[in-house]
Amino acid sequence: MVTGPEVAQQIFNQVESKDKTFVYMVTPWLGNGLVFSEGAIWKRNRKLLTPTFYYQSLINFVKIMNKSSDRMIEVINRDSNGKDPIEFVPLIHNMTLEVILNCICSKGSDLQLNIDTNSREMTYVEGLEKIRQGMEERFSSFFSMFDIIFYRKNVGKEFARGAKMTKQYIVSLIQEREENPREESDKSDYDMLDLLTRSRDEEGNGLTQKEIIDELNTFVFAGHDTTGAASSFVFYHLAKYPELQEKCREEVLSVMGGRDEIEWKDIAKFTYLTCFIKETMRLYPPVMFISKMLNKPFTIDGHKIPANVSLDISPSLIHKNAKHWPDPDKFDPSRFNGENIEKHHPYAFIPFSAGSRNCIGQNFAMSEIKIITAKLLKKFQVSLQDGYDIDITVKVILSPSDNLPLVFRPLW
Ligand code: HEM
Repeated sequence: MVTGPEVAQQIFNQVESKDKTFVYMVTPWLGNGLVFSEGAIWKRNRKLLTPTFYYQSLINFVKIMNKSSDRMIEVINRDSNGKDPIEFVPLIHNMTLEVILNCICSKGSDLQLNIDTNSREMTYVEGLEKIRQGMEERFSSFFSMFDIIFYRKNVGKEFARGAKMTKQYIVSLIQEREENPREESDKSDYDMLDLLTRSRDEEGNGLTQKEIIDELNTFVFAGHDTTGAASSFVFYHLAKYPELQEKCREEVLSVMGGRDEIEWKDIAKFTYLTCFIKETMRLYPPVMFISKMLNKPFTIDGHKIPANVSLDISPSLIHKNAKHWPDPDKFDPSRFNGENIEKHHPYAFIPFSAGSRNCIGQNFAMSEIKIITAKLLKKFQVSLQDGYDIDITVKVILSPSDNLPLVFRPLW
């Protein structure tokens, strides 16, 4: 287990391969998508997918994030009486899933307010739920780790059905787009499907249909629970520290004035909010371990480690390493302000990993967390129930285990 940024830096800079011991479990769903692919395929596809997260694309995604945040506000207004707590985790989970599905294919799907249970999107959501249950089973029962046992169980059969359902949904989107292609003039509104179907490598070759399916499913896998978990911990801290919540709100009001819509140019101006989110991710990084596989012998501090050994880099232990983070349990957003940020070791804060295999969606995720936080802070005072203390669980990612009950009191 790697707990120091100095060693993590050496590994990130020299080891590209991942530990693929458990990858067979997700292959029926994610195939050879970016998170698990290796070598030349990974290199080519990473290059082809990178423009999906350039700011020109994010400008369009920011509009989608605004709309989904508005819908979440409506849900809170509908379901909360302003005094009793409501569970935050299911709300943010639906919101982040809605965002990523609408970024994949901008159809304006509504998974929060007026849910159309017969829509194709709901089939995708149903498939995703089967996959989630299957994965939970595999990580909680030793025998279910073996394919031969897992796929005989009902939960295993449903997992396979879920993987098929998510694929069919994306195939139907691709076919629909082929029949009704978008004009070049619509470029500013391109969604992920447009960007992936149009991307070309140096030889002029694009992604195959299977690659597009795997990559879009990978974006859903990597992009919504992680962002939902990070946002949940942000709201927990806002509720726990009312004075800091007020400081965030003041900044939001001064950046946005009377406007409700957050624009791309606003996002960089939320400087205190950014420090607040980063400090939250220091204490609660959604991804607990980053596993690397040594494909050749490696020397760390004079110690030789043979090839084919798996090394786990732990963001949560690095983030609490007292040598780099004095008083590490204290919540203090000023650690990330302009003058302090320079003092940190560059690998002491790694919620999005680091090196060539860092998170391709980190700007997307940070924009989404800032938008939902800023929009909710404009509308509500957030607080905890008396005596509440957070309880956390680690499944695939770190998240609050009790659905995080929060009180949302309307401000105006
Ligand atoms: C707060 C939210 C997020 C966190 C904490 C996070 C964290 C991470 C981490 C730690 C890795 C490295 C994993 C490993 O090496 O095993 C990673 C990779 C990745 N993430 Fe994220 N992520 C977030 C949001 C997103 C979003 C929104 C997307 C896409 C829409 C995304 C797509 C990916 C992809 C495709 C990779 C694989 C990159 C590669 O190997 O080239 N992530 N993420």
